[in-house]
Amino acid sequence: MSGNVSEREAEQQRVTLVQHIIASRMEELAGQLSEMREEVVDIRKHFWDDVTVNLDDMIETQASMKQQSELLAERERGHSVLQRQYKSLQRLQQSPYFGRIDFREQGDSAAEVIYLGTASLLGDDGESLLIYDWRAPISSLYYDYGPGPAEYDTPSGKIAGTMELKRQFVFKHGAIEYMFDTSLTIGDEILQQVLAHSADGHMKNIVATIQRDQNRVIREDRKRCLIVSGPAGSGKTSAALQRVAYLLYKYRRQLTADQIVLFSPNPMFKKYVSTVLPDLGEENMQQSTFQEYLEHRLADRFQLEDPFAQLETALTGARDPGYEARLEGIRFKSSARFFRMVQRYKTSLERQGLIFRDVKVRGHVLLSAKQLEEWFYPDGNPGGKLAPRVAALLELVLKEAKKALFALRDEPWVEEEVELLGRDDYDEVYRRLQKAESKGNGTFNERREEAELLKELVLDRYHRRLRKRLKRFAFLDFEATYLRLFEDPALASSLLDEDADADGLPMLWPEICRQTVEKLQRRELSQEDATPFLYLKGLIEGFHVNLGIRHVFIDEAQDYSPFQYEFLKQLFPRGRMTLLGDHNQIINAYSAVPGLETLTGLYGEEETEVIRFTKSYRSTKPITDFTRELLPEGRNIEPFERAGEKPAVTAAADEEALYRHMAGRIRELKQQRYGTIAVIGKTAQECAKAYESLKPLMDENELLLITKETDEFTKGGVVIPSYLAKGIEFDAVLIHDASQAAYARETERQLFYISCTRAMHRLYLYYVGELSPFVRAVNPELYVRDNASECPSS
Ligand SMILES: Nc1ncnc2c1ncn2[C@@H]1O[C@H](COP(=O)(O)OP(=O)(O)OP(=O)(O)O)[C@@H](O)[C@H]1O
Repeated sequence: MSGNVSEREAEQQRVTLVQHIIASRMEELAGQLSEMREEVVDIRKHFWDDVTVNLDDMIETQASMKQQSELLAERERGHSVLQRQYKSLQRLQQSPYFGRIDFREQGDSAAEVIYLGTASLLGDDGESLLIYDWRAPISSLYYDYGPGPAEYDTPSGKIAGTMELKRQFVFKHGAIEYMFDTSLTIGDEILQQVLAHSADGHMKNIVATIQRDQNRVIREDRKRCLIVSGPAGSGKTSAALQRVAYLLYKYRRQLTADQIVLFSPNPMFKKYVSTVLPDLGEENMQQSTFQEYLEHRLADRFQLEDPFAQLETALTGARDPGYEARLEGIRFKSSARFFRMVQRYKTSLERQGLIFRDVKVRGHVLLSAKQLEEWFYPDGNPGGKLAPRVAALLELVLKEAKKALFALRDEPWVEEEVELLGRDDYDEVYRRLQKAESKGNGTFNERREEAELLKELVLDRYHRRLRKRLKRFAFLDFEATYLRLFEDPALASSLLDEDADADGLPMLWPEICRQTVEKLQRRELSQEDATPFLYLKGLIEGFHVNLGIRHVFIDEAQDYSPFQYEFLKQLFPRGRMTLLGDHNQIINAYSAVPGLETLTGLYGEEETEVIRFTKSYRSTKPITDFTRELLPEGRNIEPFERAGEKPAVTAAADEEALYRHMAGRIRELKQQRYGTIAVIGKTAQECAKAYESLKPLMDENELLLITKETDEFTKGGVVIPSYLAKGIEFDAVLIHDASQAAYARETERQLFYISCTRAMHRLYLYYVGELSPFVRAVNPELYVRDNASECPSS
């Protein structure tokens, strides 16, 4: 801590002065805001008074209305800009800045003193900056260097010099609470304090303590694709969110929050991170889950399985018939091999094999599937890309189907439907007749014409509906075309690449095929089939594209399959990618997901930057020392030096003893003021059981069961499945079942690691029977053992 008392006084005087300036700006703004608000209300109230309504001149009326609307919109915009400025000052008032650097540029005789905060603040002279925004180019020095030689990038090149001082502040009620001068990159003292805080169900911004590697992630903007890998708790999500804020600041003239999308692992995570950007004075980016996108595209045709249901089946269905084949199917269909197979299938479809449907209306075949096939694959078919040919076929089909439909005008059902037409329809026909007559058709037979026009009206309606269906490619049978891969073993084998796929098809291929066909016929789509199906559909009909999105962030990137990546690449052709992941936290443990580094292939090495984090900040050192031993290469993970208790492993004689002990511990933790406490089970099934057993031992509403439908949690105790706990954190974690029966298979290791690494301050593991081999392999000095009959009890 900076020991110099007069220095501290000087800093306090400065901050008091800055706060005065902030307060007087806020007062000024409040006045402007209320004036502007009144003006807006007034314009709304008297909108029509000021519009010139001229019934004889609609153009004049419209112009006057437009002018009035524009005036209103302009004032509303002005109001929201002022409101933003006001909120930003409000934030600065609480904590005006968090850091100071004195930087002397090469060639200058004196250092410039720079204070960093969440927004910039101009002095009364309108030139000097009392506070620099943390995202300004010069602010980078604070995150990248300690005192000594330092440099930073500006749009016009590098600026080098010497950092003569680096200081950190923590304010409480406007007064300096702590003040540290650091020689390290960022002093650990403040970080220690920040990390010692209790969790409250929402993520916090980290701008005051961003670490050097994290700063690289935040500011990198040269490459098309940025891949960030790092262990649990290393700040990947945090860095990503500050990166969004940085991009919105740097490109504020070109980029808006709705041009950025973050793909999150589940709906609860969406809420968990939703406070960070508003906290930094920025609007939230769009958020979605991949499943939401799949549902948007497929839910009207299929009953779609979600990834958690798939995982639950994989984890709990070992005794179900067909289980092994299902697992092998999941693995294969998420693999790069299957991806290549589908790519080759597309090439073969250019020559033959696309399956068409008859174009029908009321049982009449307007165009037969055979006819469509002949058009698409004419004799001597030259091949060529599918999507443009399908688009050309669509045009032809639209034209020919219309002709064929209107040729049905004398069918009895057309007459019958004419009888059912209403008054408005007759009026419409009458208008058409008048029009025809006014054109002066000499041989006009009104009665006959009327009958014909009425039929046309009926057929018009059929045509409109038909056109809509055809434009959605209803003449193509995507399901049957996809299913051919599973119905024709010779085709599947022929699509394997002989070199790379020397292994051939999976061992249980016939059973995988049977399951796939059966499900699709029931109009159910498994999670592992959803993206390949949509991808094949995209290859055939052309991919849907979203040109508005400029940045795509994918958190938990290790859980996406090659199909999903290719898909996202196609969907966002103008989007830059930021992929954040940890290969040790794959929840889709049964899928063959390649390592994150292989994703460099997506845009090529030239266009990709890979940044690796190694330090883990979330947990205390004793917890990270323990959790990293759960992984074969965990030694590479660097714990952050923060003291705490060792994890405790509790053996219970039976379930009753276990739950009694657990309930007592939760109560004890609450008394110690730990705000968020999670009992983590491997599966939803296990959690439901834990919840039912613990509930009677707790006070009412003391415990909440989290399911995949839960989209928010606040403070308190929760029971949560491992895969939903992913990405979030709790003050204390109790592993519900750390026995060998629950966690022994390699595929369960990562779920176990994810569960344990959710703990910030305390970690407890419970078991009945035999302890998991993953824990048995940990150095016993890294945890304490106790017995459920000894410790907390109800
Ligand atoms: N530089 C930092 N300053 C303060 N807190 C930090 C910093 N970096 C990370 N943290 C804290 O560490 C915790 C973990 O961060 P975050 O969730 O971003 O990590 P992650 O790598 O995404 O973790 P996981 O892979 O487990 O989801 C959060 O509480 C975050 O606030």
